[in-house]
Amino acid sequence: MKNCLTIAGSDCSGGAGIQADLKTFSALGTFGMSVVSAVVAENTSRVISIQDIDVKILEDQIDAVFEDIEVAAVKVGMLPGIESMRAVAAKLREYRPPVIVMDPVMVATGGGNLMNPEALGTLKKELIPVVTLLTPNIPEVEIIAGTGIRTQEDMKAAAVEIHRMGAQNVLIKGGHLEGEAYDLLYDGVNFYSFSAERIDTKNTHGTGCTLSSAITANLAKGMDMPSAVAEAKRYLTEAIRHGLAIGKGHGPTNHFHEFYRMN
Ligand SMILES: Nc1ncnc2c1ncn2[C@@H]1O[C@H](COP(=O)(O)OP(=O)(O)OP(=O)(O)O)[C@@H](O)[C@H]1O
Ligand SMILES: Cc1ncc(COP(=O)(O)O)c(N)n1
Repeated sequence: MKNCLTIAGSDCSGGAGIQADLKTFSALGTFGMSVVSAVVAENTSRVISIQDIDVKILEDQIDAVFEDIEVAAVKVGMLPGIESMRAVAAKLREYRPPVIVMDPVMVATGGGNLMNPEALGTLKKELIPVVTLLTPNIPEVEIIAGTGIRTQEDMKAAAVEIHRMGAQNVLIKGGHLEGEAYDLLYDGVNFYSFSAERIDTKNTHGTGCTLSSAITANLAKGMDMPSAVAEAKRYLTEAIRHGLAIGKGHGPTNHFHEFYRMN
């Protein structure tokens, strides 16, 4: 079995963050480990408060995993600010895991800032150059690339721009656009399109986390990038289709239903 590590925030309501990542890692047959970057008091409707994890224990958690266990792939999710970004970037440069997938989490589905906007420069300078794959949504692309995104052509131009910043691969998620759920992958040479039907639901809490951790697990298992993304999107679409109407706001994706037991 391959070992996957998530470095991300804790969502006590279980739909996003490390909780979504660990459920996805397990459902896809990998061994999941988690380094907590922040504790978020949140639910399907709102973010109440955030406590950043002290940098020393953030670094110690990463050391504890890497000094003992072989890590096939790392997923990086919420990093709340400059200090945590610098620490994680330095540890990733030190341990050089074979795969690093980063979801540059900025705002929760239910609203609420999860990243200090002042950390944008650090994200661009220290983290984007070390990642195997960056998976921004449309608002995140607009902030990182500094351009408005309305069309698939805009997505292409922004993907090229983010690749230039140092990400080996870029997957722009089109969930925030209208029409079918269209995502675009750029590997520096080719563009790959991934389309799925848009499911009419408000239960989309954790979709970005689920997709990026599914890609991480698939890469850990040895798939090439386009296959890892295609399979992860299949997984995610079913997890949204069977999403759980839990809570008063955006319910979570569902990792355990008949589809997975049969696949
Ligand atoms: N209603 C939907 N039906 C099917 N797929 C969807 C739907 N909404 C989003 N997706 C897909 O889910 C993935 C995440 O997309 P999105 O652009 O919403 O990212 P995100 O904003 O990071 O997610 P999150 O909702 O977790 O913040 C993409 O593959 C997107 O195409
Ligand atoms: C700890 C944590 N990490 C990430 C997200 C983003 O997920 P979503 O945008 O689906 O709410 C979240 N809400 N909480």
